[in-house]
Amino acid sequence: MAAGERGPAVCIVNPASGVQRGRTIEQRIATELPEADCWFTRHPGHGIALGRQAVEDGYGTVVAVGGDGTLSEVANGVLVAGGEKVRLAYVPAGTCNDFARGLRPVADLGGLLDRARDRETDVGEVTFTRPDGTRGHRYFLVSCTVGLISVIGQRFTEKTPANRVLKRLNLQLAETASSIRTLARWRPVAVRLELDGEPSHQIITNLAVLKVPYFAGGLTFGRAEPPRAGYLDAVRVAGVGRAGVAGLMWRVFRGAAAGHPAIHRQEVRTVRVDADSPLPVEVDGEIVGRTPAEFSIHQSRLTTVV
Ligand SMILES: Nc1ncnc2c1ncn2[C@@H]1O[C@H](COP(=O)(O)OP(=O)(O)OP(=O)(O)O)[C@@H](O)[C@H]1O
Repeated sequence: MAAGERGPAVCIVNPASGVQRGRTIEQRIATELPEADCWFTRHPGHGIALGRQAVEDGYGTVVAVGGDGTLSEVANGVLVAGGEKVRLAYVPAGTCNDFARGLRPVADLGGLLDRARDRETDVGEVTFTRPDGTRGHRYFLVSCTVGLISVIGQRFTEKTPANRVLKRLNLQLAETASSIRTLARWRPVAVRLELDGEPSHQIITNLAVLKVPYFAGGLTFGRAEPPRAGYLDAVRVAGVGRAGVAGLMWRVFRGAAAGHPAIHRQEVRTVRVDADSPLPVEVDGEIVGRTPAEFSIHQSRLTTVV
């Protein structure tokens, strides 16, 4: 079936995204975008399968409804199915929604079908080692991290009894507990880093590879501009001990990280990182595997609308 033959759009809704979201978005879709079909994700990773299905079924516009993780999954499904010509729309309904930050989302969801709102968006690509030892590949639209932040993320996702109890009590409390426990034992790590093919040995606290300047719900490393088209922002945090990291985190939370001497930023086309003790790799909020990892920009851009 050719693109567009199945009606104008399909919404792929993650009912588990966001905090106590209720049914507001589903109701808005029904009233503001009644011509769209509506599919719901049933488990983590399902957004990838549904994104692929939407392309195969010939939808011209695929609307991801959820947080950055849902958008990322749907984008991966669309791209794996060769759907570069499909419009990828996004309704921010998650916790962080960093992809949409700084943009002005449509007031009425019907506006997502307005082609005047389309914009061309770079897509990041990352390869990494999966838990089973094979090499994995993902596209990303927001950011990736390797180091302190990805270790905190891994700890947060561990299915330990303590984590289960804390998450049931309060999600933010569970996140803070993971951060404190990780930071209490944290030592900077030795990595082999290649920026645009230039190799170096470095001791770092964290490496972030950014497509958008925001992470964790609007935090920045001191700069609110995205990298230029065709580039990624490689942001290293290095040269600080445990106390210094805690101080830097405080400044990041206050939005006052600009100019901090531990933050080193470079616009690059490729990044490669490897460590003697493999580090977790976080892609658009999900721990997908571990180092070695390579990051670059995908050859085709996506048409996105928010
Ligand atoms: N039906 C479901 N039940 C449980 N988890 C799901 C379901 N569908 C998708 N997921 C998973 O939910 C996770 C979180 O989704 P998402 O990232 O969109 O929301 P969020 O974390 O609230 O927002 P953000 O990423 O902006 O902080 C994703 O990793 C996704 O795989």
